[in-house]
Amino acid sequence: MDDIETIMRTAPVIPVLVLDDPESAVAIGTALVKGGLRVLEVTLRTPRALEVMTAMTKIDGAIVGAGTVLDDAQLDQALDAGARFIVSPGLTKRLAQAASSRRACFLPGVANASDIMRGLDLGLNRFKFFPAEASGGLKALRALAGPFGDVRFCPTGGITLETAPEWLAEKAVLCVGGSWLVKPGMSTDEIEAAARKASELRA
Ligand SMILES: O=C(O)C(=O)C[C@H](O)[C@H](O)COP(=O)(O)O
Repeated sequence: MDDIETIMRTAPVIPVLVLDDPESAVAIGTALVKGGLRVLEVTLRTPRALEVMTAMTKIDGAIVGAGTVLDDAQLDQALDAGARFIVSPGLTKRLAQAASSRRACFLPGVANASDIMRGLDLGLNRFKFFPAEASGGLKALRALAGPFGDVRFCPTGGITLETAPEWLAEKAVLCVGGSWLVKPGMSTDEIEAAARKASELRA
């Protein structure tokens, strides 16, 4: 069975994907995996996101999860569609308990000390730090890492290829998330090249 720590340590960057066409999604996912990024977060932000996810689970080497999971109905849909991990922009007790009862790998979003304490109460200590830049950036992350020394994060939101290295240099950071790897109009060659650069960010 997967665990969220292993998934977070698989690659330095988790591409956050907003895709609506299963066919092109497979080509995009294949390019990302070829470039070295195996962990793919498919956001449930588009009408066909679940179909996209199911199609992408068939890509050799890909570890496909669902992002933007807001409630337990979406959690079940994502797991049924083949998601190996579940990312949420925030943390509710209800969603955390549903994830735990389904034995899902769960990465909920936190933005402050109270969010983290709510997660710890629920037995969680691996979080998405979201929205990373808007919530105070590296300064905020370093401040939170003080009292919560055992907590580890995947900062996401406003991070770029240029800023990712300074986040990844933090002990509390296992990986970062970002949407910069796949933007409308990019070719699969460009996506693969962007993935390669991102995959080489941390030795
Ligand atoms: O959809 C979700 O559940 C989210 O949490 C939002 C995404 O993680 C960010 O939109 C990615 O941030 P950017 O790299 O700044 O585009």
